[in-house]
Amino acid sequence: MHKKIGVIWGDCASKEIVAQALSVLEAIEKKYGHEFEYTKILMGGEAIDEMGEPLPQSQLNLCLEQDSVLLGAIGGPKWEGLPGHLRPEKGLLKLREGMGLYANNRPAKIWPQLSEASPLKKEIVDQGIDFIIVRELIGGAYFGKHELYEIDGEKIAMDTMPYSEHEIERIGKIAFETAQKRNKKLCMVDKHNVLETSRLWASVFDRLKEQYPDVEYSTMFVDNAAMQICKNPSQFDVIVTENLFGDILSDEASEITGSIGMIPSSSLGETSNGLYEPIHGSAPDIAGKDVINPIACILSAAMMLRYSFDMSKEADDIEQAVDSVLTKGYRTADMMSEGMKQVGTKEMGALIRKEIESC
Ligand SMILES: NC(=O)C1=CN([C@@H]2O[C@H](COP(=O)(O)OP(=O)(O)OC[C@H]3O[C@@H](n4cnc5c(N)ncnc54)[C@H](O)[C@@H]3O)[C@@H](O)[C@H]2O)C=CC1
Ligand SMILES: CC(C)CC(=O)C(=O)O
Ligand SMILES: [Mg+2]
Repeated sequence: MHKKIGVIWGDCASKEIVAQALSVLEAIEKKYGHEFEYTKILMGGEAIDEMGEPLPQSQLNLCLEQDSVLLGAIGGPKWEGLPGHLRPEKGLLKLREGMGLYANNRPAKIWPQLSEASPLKKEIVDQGIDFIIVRELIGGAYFGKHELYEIDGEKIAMDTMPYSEHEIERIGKIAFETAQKRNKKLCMVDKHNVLETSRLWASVFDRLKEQYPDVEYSTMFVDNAAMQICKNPSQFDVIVTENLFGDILSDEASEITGSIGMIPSSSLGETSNGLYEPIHGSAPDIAGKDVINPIACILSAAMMLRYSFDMSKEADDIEQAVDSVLTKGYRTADMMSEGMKQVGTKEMGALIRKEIESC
């Protein structure tokens, strides 16, 4: 099969993980006789440096022409201090919006081999951690108005958090359908005791739930959810929430599975052209040291094969290769525990590739 893949190499430590994901995809290409055609796309700090803005229209157009897009992560200290509309992160937001990617799927699943790396107590981990955060991705505070003004010599900042009924309904449908394919439990996380947007979310979900009687539906306040994810993560199957809450809760959920460096994500809209990226950022503190964990990026590539290209056997191969490498005791520094063998980014990528080639 021939597929066009846009590749955003990203900033800081990102290039190190994208290189490993592409190496793994190359092994899949060879094994199955596929042809992946790669197009380099500039976004984030790299685009600011080379083209003067975080996502030039030409680069967004290139993304729209692909069958899917693979991203590492963008941003870093070099671009701190730029005005909001010129920051690297603005490029990512523009990309998600421009591709219409409203549904971000962030799995929080612990690999049994990594139970020692979780910061949670063994008895909590042993109850199981396997849930998905369905995060609304192109609405809310990240897409509201951002203003800084002065009154009587004092600076005042304001960010608005708009949501319309149709934006809530479309992500709600995805969440209920995701729950139907899993253990049929959906928890909508909001702050409806305070926020008007949350009250709208709650009323739309109250209507929607009637269409999904087979799904056990509940709601939870976001502050409680943050606590419950640490205290009793096994209670969750699917969590659905708005953009900002989902961003925060998914970092928390990733860490209890052993490392943020293990969690991939898919972002989809109405077409099969999606964006696949690890949930973490560009890890500037460890850039250039060959220590960043490439697995979240490699597993994001696997999600791309599964969800955008319908290549489930190929995706299974990658996930099984990761499983074997973890079972053999190899760990990057972020998920090290006693008795395991520490390897760098390149070696981890090479080990996963070798497993694919040999199975
Ligand atoms: N999707 C994206 O492109 C995202 C970009 N960012 C940007 O990334 C930059 C850095 O942000 P931070 O808040 O430091 O978040 P971060 O996720 O880059 O790093 C947080 C901590 O986790 C560690 N870490 C992250 N991924 C890792 C991996 N794969 N292996 C091992 N350790 C890993 C880092 O070394 C750091 O100590 C900022 O400019 C931020 O805006 C942040 C989140 C998402
Ligand atoms: C960098 C932000 C735009 C988003 C973010 O932190 C995320 O999507 O995880
Ligand atoms: Mg984030």
